[in-house]
Amino acid sequence: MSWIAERDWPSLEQGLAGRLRRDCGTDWERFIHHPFVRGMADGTLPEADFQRFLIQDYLYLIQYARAYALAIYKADTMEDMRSASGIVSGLLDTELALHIAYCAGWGLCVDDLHNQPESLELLAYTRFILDRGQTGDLLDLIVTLAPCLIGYGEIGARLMADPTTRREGNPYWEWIALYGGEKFVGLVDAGLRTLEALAGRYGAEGRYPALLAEFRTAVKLEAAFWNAGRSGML
Ligand SMILES: Cc1ncc(CN)c(N)n1
Repeated sequence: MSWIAERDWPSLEQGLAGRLRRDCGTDWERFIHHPFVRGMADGTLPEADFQRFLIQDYLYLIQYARAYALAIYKADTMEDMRSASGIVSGLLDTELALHIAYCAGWGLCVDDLHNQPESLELLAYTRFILDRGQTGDLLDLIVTLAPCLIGYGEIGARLMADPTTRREGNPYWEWIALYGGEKFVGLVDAGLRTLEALAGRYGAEGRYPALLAEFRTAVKLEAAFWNAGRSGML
């Protein structure tokens, strides 16, 4: 039986997040079911592609953490501050630890990672998020940050549930286990609750087209980020 959000993770389908995800249609599908993801699931992704992706992703997450820190600054309730702060901690202590561990296996230390040039895809994506965060309000920022959080949560959940995902001897299993694991699912659920609360307080209904445009741009930039990791073999 294939994974469906409605049954397997209903909160992904509900509220503002569910509406944005649905309205993105094929853009969302292209992000979630990208060939890069399939290559990790069956372990056939060339290691050089994964390495290229993961180094850029380390640098991406540093900028992403800065953007979530901006959400703490912009928040007007303690609850919203705590929610954003929980995600910043998850990024710094859990997600980036995975990147550091993989890179250590390739003989790269943290300083080596910081000395890598940022790809154009990384620059476009992170500076877009930071721009929306600086020029928009908290809801604009959280909506623009959402595809990253929700999308990888959905990818992880799908891969964990898929019987064709290779577990034994798959070099990408640690990556899959992190994004499909309880801790990350908890972060996504917390992010969804915050998004829903902000949607009410910041009047999402009356400004939905602009929010969808922000969300869709971030979703397209996610797919571009996968593309940048590929060597053309997939
Ligand atoms: C590009 C990207 N998007 C999302 C995630 C999941 N935080 C990530 N690590 N990298």
